Amino acid sequence: AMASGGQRVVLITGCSSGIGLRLAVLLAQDAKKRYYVVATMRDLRKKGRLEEEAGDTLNKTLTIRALDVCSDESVTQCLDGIQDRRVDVLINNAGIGQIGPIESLGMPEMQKVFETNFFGAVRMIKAVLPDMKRRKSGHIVVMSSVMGLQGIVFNDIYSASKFAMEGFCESLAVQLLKFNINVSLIEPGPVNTEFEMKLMEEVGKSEFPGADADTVHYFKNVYLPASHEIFVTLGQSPDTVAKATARVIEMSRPVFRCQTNALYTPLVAMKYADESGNLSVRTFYNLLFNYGTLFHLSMSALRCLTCSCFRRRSVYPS
Ligand SMILES: NC(=O)C1=CN([C@@H]2O[C@H](COP(=O)(O)OP(=O)(O)OC[C@H]3O[C@@H](n4cnc5c(N)ncnc54)[C@H](OP(=O)(O)O)[C@@H]3O)[C@@H](O)[C@H]2O)C=CC1
Ligand SMILES: CC1=C(/C=C/C(C)=C/C=C/C(C)=C/C=O)C(C)(C)CCC1
Repeated sequence: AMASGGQRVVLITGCSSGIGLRLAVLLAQDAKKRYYVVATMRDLRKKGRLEEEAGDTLNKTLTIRALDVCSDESVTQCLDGIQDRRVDVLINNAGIGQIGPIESLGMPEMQKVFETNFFGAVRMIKAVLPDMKRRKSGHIVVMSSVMGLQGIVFNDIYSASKFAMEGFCESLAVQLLKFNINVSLIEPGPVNTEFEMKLMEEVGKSEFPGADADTVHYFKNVYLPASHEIFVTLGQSPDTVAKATARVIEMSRPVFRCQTNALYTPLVAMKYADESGNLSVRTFYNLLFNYGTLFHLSMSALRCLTCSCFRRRSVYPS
């Protein structure tokens, strides 16, 4: 199978589960067959779920290939296997999370987060750029996060890796516009994928060496329950994020940024509302440490501020 005339070749990283898998299937099932999806994953032994969900699009509008974003050889091999090495839309989705007190995290584990989330995407972009520039067309999409705009407690390294991606893309987007290449950052809040489970598995294994008892207490008994509640109450489905991403790919003039969860917009906006930064730091402090009544009240106030009925009323008065 290969792309037919007029089809856009979309390469997605990290398609073994979660957002990448949903997006690959969604684009492959496009009613107008506008996309030829190269759905990649680092370990092909995990391709079963994607094959199943792809159904009859498999080997028609979707092909599964091996790609580890941390390996030069793997990236080269994958691109060499694509007709004319042509990628019209690159979706950098592969990523890993990391939570916990930094005192108990090793430097190699922290570097692994940057190697995957930041340098992995940089490696991919470097690899497709010469061809996109020659053809004067292309779209580079990055699965960032609201944590690329606003740090969240105990997510220090993960958040930094997404901030790094945001800074990188802001810089690159200006140059690339000269070549008619668009860059877009997708910024979801929590999404119900394997992501949270993988984090909890890591946390379960750790004895938090090097971290003091108070910090471990705040992490385990304050942060973890609050974070879990946020995933349960405000978490989006990978399908919602996939659909938002598909809309961005379809745009004739793609947006540079797309927050998928309106509930986070006011949280992120705080830093621009008070340039001293104290509003952000103190609000997050109160939300976390006055968890309980205040936490629940604040979260429902936020929900009320941003819920769609309110916006419908204010934007389209009846
Ligand atoms: N879930 C969430 O709450 C949010 C997630 N995001 C971002 O969305 C993206 C997708 O995450 P999500 O779907 O939620 O999580 P999942 O854990 O379900 O999926 C992550 C995918 O990335 C892959 N991956 C990890 N390392 C590599 C690598 N070196 N090379 C290739 N693939 C790799 C995983 O493959 P494998 O199975 O082999 O490990 C898996 O396919 C990430 O960038 C994440 O940071 C953003 C906001 C919120
Ligand atoms: C909003 C908020 C919290 C947690 C937010 C979380 C857990 C967000 C997760 C986002 C993810 C997983 C993004 C992935 O890229 C706290 C600190 C519990 C309390 C204060 C308010």
